[in-house]
Amino acid sequence: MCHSCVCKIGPSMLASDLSCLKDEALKVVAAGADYLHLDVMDGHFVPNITWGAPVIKSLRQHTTAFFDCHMMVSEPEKWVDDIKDAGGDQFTFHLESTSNPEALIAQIRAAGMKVGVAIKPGTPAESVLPLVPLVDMVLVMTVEPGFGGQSFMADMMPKVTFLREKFPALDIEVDGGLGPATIDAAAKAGANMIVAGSSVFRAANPADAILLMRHSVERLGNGKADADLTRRQ
Ligand SMILES: O=C(CO)[C@H](O)[C@H](O)COP(=O)(O)O
Repeated sequence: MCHSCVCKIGPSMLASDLSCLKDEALKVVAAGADYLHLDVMDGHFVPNITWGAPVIKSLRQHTTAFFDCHMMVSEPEKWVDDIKDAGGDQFTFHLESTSNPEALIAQIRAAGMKVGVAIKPGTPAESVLPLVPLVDMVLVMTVEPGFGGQSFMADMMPKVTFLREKFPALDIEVDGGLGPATIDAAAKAGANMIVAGSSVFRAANPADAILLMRHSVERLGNGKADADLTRRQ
């Protein structure tokens, strides 16, 4: 983890060898990851199923890394307490998954977690504007949520630029298809939290992959955001 870096890199555990999740997590933490991105999928909100609170709780026994829980689920309010109890640090829900985001944000805050709001590729950036003052982070998806290993959607970058221009200190995360070939576009647009799955776990040297992305954001980034990923529990 880099304490002096504005840019934060969060490997997506979805791309790891899930038969040894603990070892994979420890590997990327040792390689310089700032946090771990945990994709919770329910087979309903997205057409894939991964894991839920029990797996997160098991992983929590082995690391103090910040857990950024990306909740690709319908009815996210059902899982707030379980994710908190499992050791989640941030609960990122999809704007498309709830009719009452303000109530959900209050529930996540009451549970003691940081709050992220995610938008799918088809959702305009304008739709999160009323929520920005209430959340810690906006996640702009750069693939359709559901699967790792997809191609980066460069046409999502205007959303990041739009949010960065309006909110210089907002934590803006991008997720999907990020790696050496795409990081500069995300950095220039203003993303400061980078989720990277395949490009980290399939790299010959994960530490090099993380460093390359970090340098890109530090060099080209244009915001003042500096995500506080200190664990509060
Ligand atoms: O949320 C996700 C998919 O819904 C994943 O986090 C994302 O796809 C990262 O994987 P990769 O870097 O391999 O594209």
